[in-house]
Amino acid sequence: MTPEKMSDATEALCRKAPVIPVLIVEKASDAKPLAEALIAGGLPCLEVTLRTEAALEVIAEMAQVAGGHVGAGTLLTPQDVENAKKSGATFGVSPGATDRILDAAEANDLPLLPGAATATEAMQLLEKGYRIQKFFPAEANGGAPALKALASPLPQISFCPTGGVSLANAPDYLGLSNTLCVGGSWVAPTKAFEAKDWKTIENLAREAVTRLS
Ligand SMILES: O=C(O)C(=O)C[C@H](O)[C@H](O)COP(=O)(O)O
Repeated sequence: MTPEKMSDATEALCRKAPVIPVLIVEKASDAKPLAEALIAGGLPCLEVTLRTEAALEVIAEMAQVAGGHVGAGTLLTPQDVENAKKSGATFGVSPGATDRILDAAEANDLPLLPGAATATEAMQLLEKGYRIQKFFPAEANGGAPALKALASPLPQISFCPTGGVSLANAPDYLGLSNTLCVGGSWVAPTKAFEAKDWKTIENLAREAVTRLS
């Protein structure tokens, strides 16, 4: 799949809801109820970070839940890309972008949302055909004012800012011309997981949709 086609796919995903939940899931048994809660709350695109042993199994479980689009986050190696695709991920997210990751995503037909933190990184990705990118780490990198500053010279790139984004600061990003949606972990807090409090997670998702749409 070409980077241009990937960008069409990632743009469509980013336009489905204002937030892509970033998920760190330790237990595969939590996968289905968690995905069901987030989807019921109105957030269908889910990013499962490959930061736990269970992550690939979690992706496989979540991929079976109706109405969702499950992606793999924290893609760091070509093997991660291959594993994500095999587990049923339909998109990938990476904190940055290396040639090896980009090549692997193209070879595996996995639409990739690659990370950029500077104008140069964003331009390098644009040269390759990636017009939809993740702005990471968003808050530490200057937040909404920094992203706004990129819109003027680079209006053809749209972003999903992620990293330090919350319900409180998400509107600052979502009001920018170059932001499609935001990524964030706040909709699935560890405490709620531990208590298997899926209702709270569904409510956090619904609150995000209501306040940010
Ligand atoms: O590893 C990746 O591919 C990621 O997507 C990293 C995430 O962007 C951050 O972990 C989001 O973290 P919060 O600041 O808790 O919302």
